[in-house]
Amino acid sequence: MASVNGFVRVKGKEPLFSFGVISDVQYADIPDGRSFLGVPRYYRHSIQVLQRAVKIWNNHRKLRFAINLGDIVDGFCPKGESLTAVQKVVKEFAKFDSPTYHLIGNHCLYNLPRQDLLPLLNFPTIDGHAYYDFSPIPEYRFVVLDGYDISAIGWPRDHPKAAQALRILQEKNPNPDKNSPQGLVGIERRFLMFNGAVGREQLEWLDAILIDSTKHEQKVVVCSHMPLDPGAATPEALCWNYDEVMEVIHKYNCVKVCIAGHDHKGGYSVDSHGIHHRVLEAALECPPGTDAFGYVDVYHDRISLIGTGRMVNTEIAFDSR
Ligand SMILES: Nc1ccn([C@@H]2O[C@H](COP(=O)(O)O)[C@@H](O)[C@H]2O)c(=O)n1
Ligand SMILES: O=P(O)(O)OC[C@H](O)CO
Repeated sequence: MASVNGFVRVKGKEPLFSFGVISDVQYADIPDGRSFLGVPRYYRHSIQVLQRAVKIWNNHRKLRFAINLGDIVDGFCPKGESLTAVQKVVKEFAKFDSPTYHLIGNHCLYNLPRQDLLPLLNFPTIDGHAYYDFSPIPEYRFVVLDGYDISAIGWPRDHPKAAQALRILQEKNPNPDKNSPQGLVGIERRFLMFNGAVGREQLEWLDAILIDSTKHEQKVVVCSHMPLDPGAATPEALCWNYDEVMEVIHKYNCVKVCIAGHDHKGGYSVDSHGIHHRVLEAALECPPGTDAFGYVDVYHDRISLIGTGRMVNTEIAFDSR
């Protein structure tokens, strides 16, 4: 038996592959601050968390890739410094010996428009789409969703998707400040400007990917900046149409785990269809000297998140069919 961070790895049961995870770095060269709810945020320290993550990922030697769940720079980054800040964080990811798959978050889009951001993060997409899939081994497929597909941020003001997002906010949130959930009840509190939705075309793409994954008997891990299950996150952090996304996912048996960021405290749930939802703890909210990142060991019938610092270890077992 070998023990890693208190987890016991049965001898001879090597993972099929492993990958690194980090979320919500939200770096900015500005003094420490707080979230709207008063939670401390360490904007300069967060890049040090990323640096330590990359060092540990490289020392591990067997990580095939890393996934960044979004929000690499913070919206408070001074105007005019956004590009430099994004480049600085990208440079740290580039020190990782394997590729990083990125997701975009609301804070990325406060800083740069999509057309500038996506090439900097090497998105394998065209036409401003930030959703894609990849398959590190035939048995597994990763689906990266773009929850800011329908969003009031990131698209040019006159873009039809921005207009659609504003119509949704107008209908669902009566507050003059569309980032305020005041008066909204329960999961309706998700209709905030800092969230967004997965568009119709992307839902159809997801459906097609899951049909293909089912045909090829692949297990699927879905990655999304915004959480997709109310059991794993605060209502204010949920994707506007998480229910429509889950309706597609629940049609099939292939999705085993959904991983997200955005809700900085982290979370975990198993939904009504047995799908596991793990929301990752944010790098931004680590007091100096502390960390929040990890790596995931993937097996035929489970995945094991081994966290460093505030990122909680999570053992996720599922039906391997
Ligand atoms: N419960 C909340 C949370 C947020 N807001 C508004 O959103 C803005 C961003 O929130 P952060 O937590 O990232 O600071 C914040 O400035 C508020 O305008 C809110 O109204 N109620
Ligand atoms: O990442 P932020 O600053 O937009 O915060 C999002 C909230 O944590 C969602 O509840």
